[in-house]
Amino acid sequence: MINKVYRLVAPRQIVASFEERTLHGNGIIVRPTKLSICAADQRYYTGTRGKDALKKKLPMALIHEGVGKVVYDPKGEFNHGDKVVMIPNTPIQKDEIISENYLSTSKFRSSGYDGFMQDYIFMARDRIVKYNSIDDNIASFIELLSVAIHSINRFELKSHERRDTIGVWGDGNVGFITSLILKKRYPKSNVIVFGKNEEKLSFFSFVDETYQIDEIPSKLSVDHAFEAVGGKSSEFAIKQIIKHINPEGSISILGVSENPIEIETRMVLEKGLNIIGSSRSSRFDFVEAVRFLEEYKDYQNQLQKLIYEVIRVKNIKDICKAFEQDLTTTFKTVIEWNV
Ligand SMILES: NC(=O)C1=CN([C@@H]2O[C@H](COP(=O)(O)OP(=O)(O)OC[C@H]3O[C@@H](n4cnc5c(N)ncnc54)[C@H](OP(=O)(O)O)[C@@H]3O)[C@@H](O)[C@H]2O)C=CC1
Ligand SMILES: O=C(CO)[C@H](O)[C@H](O)COP(=O)(O)O
Ligand SMILES: [Zn+2]
Repeated sequence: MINKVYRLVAPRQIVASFEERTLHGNGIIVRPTKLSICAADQRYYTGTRGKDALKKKLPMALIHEGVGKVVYDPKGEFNHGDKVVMIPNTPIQKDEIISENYLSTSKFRSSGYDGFMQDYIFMARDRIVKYNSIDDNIASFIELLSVAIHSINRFELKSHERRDTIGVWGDGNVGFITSLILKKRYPKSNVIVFGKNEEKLSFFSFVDETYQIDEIPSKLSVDHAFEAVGGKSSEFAIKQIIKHINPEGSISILGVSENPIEIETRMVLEKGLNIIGSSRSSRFDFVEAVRFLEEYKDYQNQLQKLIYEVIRVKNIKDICKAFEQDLTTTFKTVIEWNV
């Protein structure tokens, strides 16, 4: 069949291409319905990802957060119209120890490989997860939940067990979702969020405390910390974490920085800290994210707060409008994919 793919060819320039596609093996065809814009997509759209990366990765269709409906399953395991979350990572090999999202051979959509801005997505059978009782707008950014779940699972495996106080630096989407899941996973822990903006911090009603980063009491300490800031600002956040973390604590880093940032290794050594990097997620994390949302409906009420706008997109002009609108908010923009 002929598929239409909407690719970014240069910053702020999207072009539609027609491609002949055939379904191979046990693949499945999905029609995207709701997509969500990630900070990483914006770095490509605006060109801040850097010239070398753009040269290497463009042209490509953006978006790696999204849901859709099954339109064709040759095996008949899925029904026409089944609602599914699409997994952007496509592993090529299996490894007994290394998770699929850390294998260098894996292909990640909207990072060098076409993302979900297409008429139809041709996916391997294990790259979709069915859902029923989740609001579609919220489901559109389940990938972000899977990322937070993945980092918390790694934290659980690699950190010591004193988790009386856990700090989360970053009052944006990733900070919100990470602290929400942390609070559910460790209800007895004191979860504290550190951010820059009082208004954004007021959204975090489910955590125990919030602080603006220039008003942190000097004696305040945390057993472990999550960094969910990204960019150059993550340097300042990590510096502050190192200052306030107790010896032998773990720092889970989630924020993506385009350029290398400085970390005060002397204090990392002196305090015996554990730094855990976490990137993307695996099918296992998506399944867990769907299960969590279907089980705990109160999660959905909280996540609703993150949606700034739902924008109906019918053509390339609308796509650009959605990306431009999204730049005006740190919260989530959901695209209703009607092209
Ligand atoms: N590891 C992974 O797999 C993933 C990583 N990410 C990355 O995570 C990062 C965060 O994403 P997202 O939440 O969507 O982005 P946001 O911009 O929504 O969140 C970052 C927040 O941190 C605040 N902030 C800035 N400086 C500090 C500081 N020193 N201490 C505490 N908070 C600070 C910002 O405030 P203000 O806006 O006022 O500056 C903003 O509210 C990005 O780099 C993104 O690319 C995203 C998805 C997956
Ligand atoms: O958003 C993400 C995952 O959800 C990551 O930030 C993204 O994968 C980073 O990719 P890139 O190297 O293309 O910036
Ligand atoms: Zn992302």
